[in-house]
Amino acid sequence: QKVQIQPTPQIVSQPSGHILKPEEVRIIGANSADKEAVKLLKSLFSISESKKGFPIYLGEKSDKAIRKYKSQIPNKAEGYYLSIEKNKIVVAGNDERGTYYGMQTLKQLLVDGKLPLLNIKDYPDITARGVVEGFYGTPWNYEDRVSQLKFYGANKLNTYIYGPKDDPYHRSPNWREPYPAKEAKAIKELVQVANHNHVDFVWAIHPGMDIKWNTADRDAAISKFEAMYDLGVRAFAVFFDDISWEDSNAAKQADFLNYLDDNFVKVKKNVLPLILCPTEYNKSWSKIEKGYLPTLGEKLNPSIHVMWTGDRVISDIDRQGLEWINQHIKRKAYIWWNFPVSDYVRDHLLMGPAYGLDTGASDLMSGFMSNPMEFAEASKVAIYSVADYAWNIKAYQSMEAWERALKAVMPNNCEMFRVFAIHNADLGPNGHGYRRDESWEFKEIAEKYLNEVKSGKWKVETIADVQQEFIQMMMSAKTLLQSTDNPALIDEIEPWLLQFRLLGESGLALTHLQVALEKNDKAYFKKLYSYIKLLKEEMFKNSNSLNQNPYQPGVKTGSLVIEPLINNALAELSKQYAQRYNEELPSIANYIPHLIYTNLNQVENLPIRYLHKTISISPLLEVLKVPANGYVGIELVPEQTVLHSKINMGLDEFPEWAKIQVSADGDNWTDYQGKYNGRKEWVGGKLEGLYRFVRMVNTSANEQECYLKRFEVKIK
Ligand SMILES: CC(=O)N[C@@H]1[C@@H](O)[C@H](O)C(CO)=C[C@H]1N
Repeated sequence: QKVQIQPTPQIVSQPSGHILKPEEVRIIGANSADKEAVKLLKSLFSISESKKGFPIYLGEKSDKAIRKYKSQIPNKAEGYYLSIEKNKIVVAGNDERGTYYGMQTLKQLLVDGKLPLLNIKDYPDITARGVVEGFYGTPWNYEDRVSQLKFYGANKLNTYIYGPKDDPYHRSPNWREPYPAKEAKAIKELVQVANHNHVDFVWAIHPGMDIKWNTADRDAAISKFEAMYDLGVRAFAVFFDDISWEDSNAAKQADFLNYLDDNFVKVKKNVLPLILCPTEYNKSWSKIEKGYLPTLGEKLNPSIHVMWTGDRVISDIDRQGLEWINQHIKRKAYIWWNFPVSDYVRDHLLMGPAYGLDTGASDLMSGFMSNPMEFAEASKVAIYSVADYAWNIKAYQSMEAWERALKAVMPNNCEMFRVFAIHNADLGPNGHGYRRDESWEFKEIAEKYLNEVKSGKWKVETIADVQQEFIQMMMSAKTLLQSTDNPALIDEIEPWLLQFRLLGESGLALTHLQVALEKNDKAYFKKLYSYIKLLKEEMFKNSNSLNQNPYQPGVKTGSLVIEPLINNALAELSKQYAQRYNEELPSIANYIPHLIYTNLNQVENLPIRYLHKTISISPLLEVLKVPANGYVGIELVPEQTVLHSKINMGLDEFPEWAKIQVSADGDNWTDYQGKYNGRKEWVGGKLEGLYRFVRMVNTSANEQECYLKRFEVKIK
C-alpha cells in the first residue's frame, strides 16, 4: 500500500510490511541531535531508561550516533534519511532542520499504532518555503500566528515573513518607531514559537510611503532592525511595493539595502540574508529600458533576495516568466505568490486548489511564499498545497494536494468541508482579472438542468441530481456550523456558511417551482416564489450586515456556477409562469445594470457594486497610473439623477491635473463642481438633469498617478 506523506517526499522505498509501535524506545544520539527533533520524538514514544528499548538513532550527519548512516543522507540543505526497520529506526538529518523534518515524517507514518517498513531519502527543492503575511486588511492575531507557525513546522515550511500592510509599525506612519511593549512582547514570543517549529521569522519593514534618502531614515531603519533583533528576530525584509513611483529609484533603493546589509546583517553574523520586495514586482509593470530591475540586478549585494509576484500582480508562476526575471535581477527570484490572498475580493473566500504553478521550475526560485487571506485557518487549505509544491515541485499535483489539504484542516468533516470548498473557489470579476475554477463537478449537471428548464421538457433524474447538490450544500453548512474540530475556521467562514445554506435552500425551492408547474398548481408556485424571495432577502441582509469592510463588503458564495444557475432558472420559470397564467411576477434575480467606465486597462475589470442607491467602483489597492486623457468612472444604465458623489484618490489635495466631469451622451462633458472634505475625498452635490457618465479624467499632457480608494455616486 502507498504511504501518504506531506509534503510528497523525493525518494520513498516501497513499504515491505510494518512493525507495531514499540512499547519503549531508546534514543541513541539524544544529546547531540536537534533538540526540537528530540522533543518531537519524546512526544511520540515512551522512552526507556534501560538498554532494552527499541533503538532509534537520531542526529545530524556530523553526529557520532548516526555515523554509520552518513552516506545515506542526501547532501542537501534540510535533507534527511529515514529508515524504519524491524529492529531499529534511523532519523538522520543533513542538518538540524533535516533531522526535525525526518521526525515530522516519522510522526505522519505512525498510524493506528503501526509503522511501515521503508526508507526515505528526502530534501526540499526550494530553499525558503512559507508564507508572507503581506495582505491589506485585518492582520492575523497572535493565536492565528501561533497556529500558523505550528502548521508550517508540520508541513516542512521554514519561513514566515511578517509584513501586514495595516500594521502601522511595519508600514506608515510608524515604521521608524519601536513597537509598544505589548506588541513587542507578542513578537518576541512568536519568534520563540517559530524557532520551536524550525521556522525562520522574517520581520519586514515597509518604509516606502514616506522614506527620505538620507542618513536619518537610513539609521532609523537600522535602529528599528536593532529593536527587532533584541526581540529575537534574525531575518529581515524591506518592502517597497505599492508606493509612488518617484520613490521607486532603483539605485537609491539598492544603496539603502546594501547599507543595511553591510552595516547590520553582515555585522551581526547570525542574521539571514536580506529580502527586498521591489516596487516593480511584476512583469506587467516593468519597463526594462527604464532600467529599474537591471539596476537592482547590478547594484544589489548578491546575497540579497529579490521578491517577484510573476507576470502580473496576481499571477501563475511559470518557467518562462522566471527565466525572464532572473536574467534581469541576476539571481533566482524569491516568489511572493498572491494566492490565496483575497484583500481585493473580500466578499469571496478562496478555498480551491493551488494551481497555475510550473512543475518544471525547481531550479529557478530561491524562495516561494504564499500571500494568504486575512482568514488564517481558511488559508491553510492553500498553504498546505504550497508546502507540497515548494518541497517537491516535479511531483506536485494541485487537485490531489487539495484533497489532502481539506482533510488536514477539517479531519472529522472533510467531506462536508469539500462540498463548501468546491463552491467557494472563484474570486468573481476583479481588477486583476484573476479567476479560479469553481463547482467543476457540478457544471455539467447545471448546464443540463438549465437547458431542460428552458425547453420545459425536464427529466426527473436531472432534477434529482440538482436537488442532491442543493441539499448537500445545506447539509454542509449545517454540519460545519455545528462542527467542533476547528472552531477558529468556523468563526472565520461563518458568514459564508450562513449564505451557503440559504443558497442551497433557494436552489431546492427553485426545483419545486417545476413541481408546481407540473401539477399546474398556480397557488403553490406563488407561495414558493415568495418563499424564494424571502430567502434572497435574507441573503441580501447577510451581505449588508456581515463582513462589512470598506472595499468589497458582503458575502458571496457559489458565485461562478450555483448562484447564476439559480438566477437564470428562476427568471426562466417565472417567464413560463407568466405565459401560462398571463401574470408577471416581480423579478427577484439580482444583477447590476451599471458599468465601469474607463480607458485604463489596469481597472477595466474592476467590479461595480450597487447598494441602497449608491453605485461604487471596487477600490484598487495598487497605485493607479493615469496617462494623459486617461479616465475612470461609472456609466449609469440608464441615465440617472445624481444626488452626490465621493471620490478618494489618496492625495492630500485635489490634483490640478484631474477633472471630475459628467455627461449624458459620453461626448459632451461638463465639469462637476465639488470640494475636498479634509479626508482626502472630493465630494460633489446634486446635479440637475439626467446623466449617464461620471468620470475623473487626467486633463494634463503627462502620465499621472493616484490611488482609487473610493469612487461612488448616489442616485435618486
Ligand atoms: C508585492 C505585492 O503583491 N504587494 C501587494 C500585496 O500586499 C497585496 O496583498 C496584493 C494582493 O491584493 C497585491 C499587491 N498590491
